[in-house]
Amino acid sequence: MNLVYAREMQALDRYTIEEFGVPGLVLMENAGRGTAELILEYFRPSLSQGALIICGPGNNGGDGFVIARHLAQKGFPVKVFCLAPFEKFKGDALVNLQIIKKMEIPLFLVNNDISVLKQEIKASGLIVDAIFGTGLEREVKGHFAAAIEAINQSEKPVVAVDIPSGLSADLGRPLGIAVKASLTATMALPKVGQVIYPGRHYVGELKIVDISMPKRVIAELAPPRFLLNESWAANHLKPRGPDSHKGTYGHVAVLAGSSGKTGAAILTCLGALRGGAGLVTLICPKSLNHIFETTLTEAMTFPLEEETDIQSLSYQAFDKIISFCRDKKAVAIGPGFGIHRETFELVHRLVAHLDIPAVIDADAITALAGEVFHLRRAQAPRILTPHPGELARLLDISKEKIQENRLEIARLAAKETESIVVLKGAATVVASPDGREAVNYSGNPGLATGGTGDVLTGLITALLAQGYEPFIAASLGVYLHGLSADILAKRKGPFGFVAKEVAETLPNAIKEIMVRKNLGQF
Ligand SMILES: NC(=O)C1=CN([C@@H]2O[C@H](COP(=O)(O)OP(=O)(O)OC[C@H]3O[C@@H](n4cnc5c(N)ncnc54)[C@H](O)[C@@H]3O)[C@@H](O)[C@H]2O)[C@@H](O)CC1
Ligand SMILES: [K+]
Repeated sequence: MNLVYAREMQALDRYTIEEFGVPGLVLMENAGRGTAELILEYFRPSLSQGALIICGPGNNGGDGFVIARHLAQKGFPVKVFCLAPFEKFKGDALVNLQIIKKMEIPLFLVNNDISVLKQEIKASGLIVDAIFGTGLEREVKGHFAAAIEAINQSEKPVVAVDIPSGLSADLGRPLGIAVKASLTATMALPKVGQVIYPGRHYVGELKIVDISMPKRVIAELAPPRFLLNESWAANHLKPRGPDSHKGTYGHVAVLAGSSGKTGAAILTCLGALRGGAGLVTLICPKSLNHIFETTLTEAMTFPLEEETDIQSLSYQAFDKIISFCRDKKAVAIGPGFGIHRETFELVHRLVAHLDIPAVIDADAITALAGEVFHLRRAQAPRILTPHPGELARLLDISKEKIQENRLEIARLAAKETESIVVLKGAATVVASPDGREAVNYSGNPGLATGGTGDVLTGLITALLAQGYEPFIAASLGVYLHGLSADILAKRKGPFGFVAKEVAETLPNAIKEIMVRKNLGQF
């Protein structure tokens, strides 16, 4: 599903109206009716106590009038509060305002004094927030801010129309103050600000309303930016042919592990195995081989004696690695690989010369700090999987700046490194130098534990080895990894599960998506 900024959504609406001839009133009708249906589906018991619909001066308010009409039509008690004088309404919103006036739906005007509104909020069973949508353009102040504060203090179910009012659809943060919704009914496509943090805290459950925007409009005009959710995954995860064999699913090479960090190598291999790689071989320092031989059952090892004094591989192993990787499908480089000058040198050479797709993580990203030109010389696709600290070191920018603009920075980093960048953290972002980008919707804070990143690296490498195109491999890996953690959070508890379990639960995540795919439920 495409993910849009406010101006992109406005362009899609305009195109639908002007080029396809779908009247704006029809879109507004579908928006309002669709939202009313969601309200009935999720909050029917609250409706008997009355719905309070709070409308702002634009088309978001117009959607609110349509919702009021449909709920009233079904016999539920409805009151509409307008935060703008009636003369301010125009176009489709005005048409719908006039209809509800004729229907004699109770309609009140709120000026600066919000005391009546506050009482009504207390008495109502449910609040519909139709104050601002994608037209929000400056900080929310005065009686608008006071109304939002009263909504947030009400502890009533709140349904946001299109986007919680006050939340920037682009930045994902409140412009001053924003409604905290229980459910957001968004029109046609999700907006960036709803799926990144802190925006996601305000949205509650996110539901998409089909406003009858033609599929062709979205296909032709929506940017290649995607929300990684269940339906996206079901669209991309490929079933296996019954006549396939392990050769079909590729041989993964893993370059990971050094003294004190053997676990990182093991978890990367587990991620690759649980992610469906046909075969996995860990290329490791010879002195650590016995550890890997005893711990890894399904993965093979390829021990090399060219190692440093911290038991990490040295650049002298370069030729052997290149020749070993000749018939491999994809390689993971970096988890626990070691912070040693000679290991860094090895990373530089491998990044440039390995002619198979590579996932570059952890110490290998550190090795490239200030030296991203090695990536630009790469002979095959590269996927970087930094957390914000690693990306900060790689590009020499502050972690705070990255966290404030995760999508923009990932986009810049992809261009700068000519690599796919997976910026990890809450709502992981994937950006490709070809302009595609994605935001993940799976995962939870239980993932914030050592080793889960290593599992992700192995998983993405396995997907590459199975023939997924690199951007899809990175995005699908990120989604399945998060889903595995979501399954664990439900099964075991919100945190305390460990990286190994995230790997072990990947088949359940795959199953969940396959079941949906087979049922065609997306
Ligand atoms: N044809 C369309 O464009 C459709 C629009 N729809 C709805 O319309 C919304 C967008 O409508 P609009 O573009 O009219 O925008 P909004 O309804 O989001 O708000 C714009 C109005 O709010 C005022 N405003 C903006 N920020 C303010 C602030 N901080 N303080 C006070 N006033 C402020 C503006 O001056 C303008 O009057 C969508 O979010 C969606 O709910 C849907 O009905 C579907 C079709
Ligand atoms: K709203």
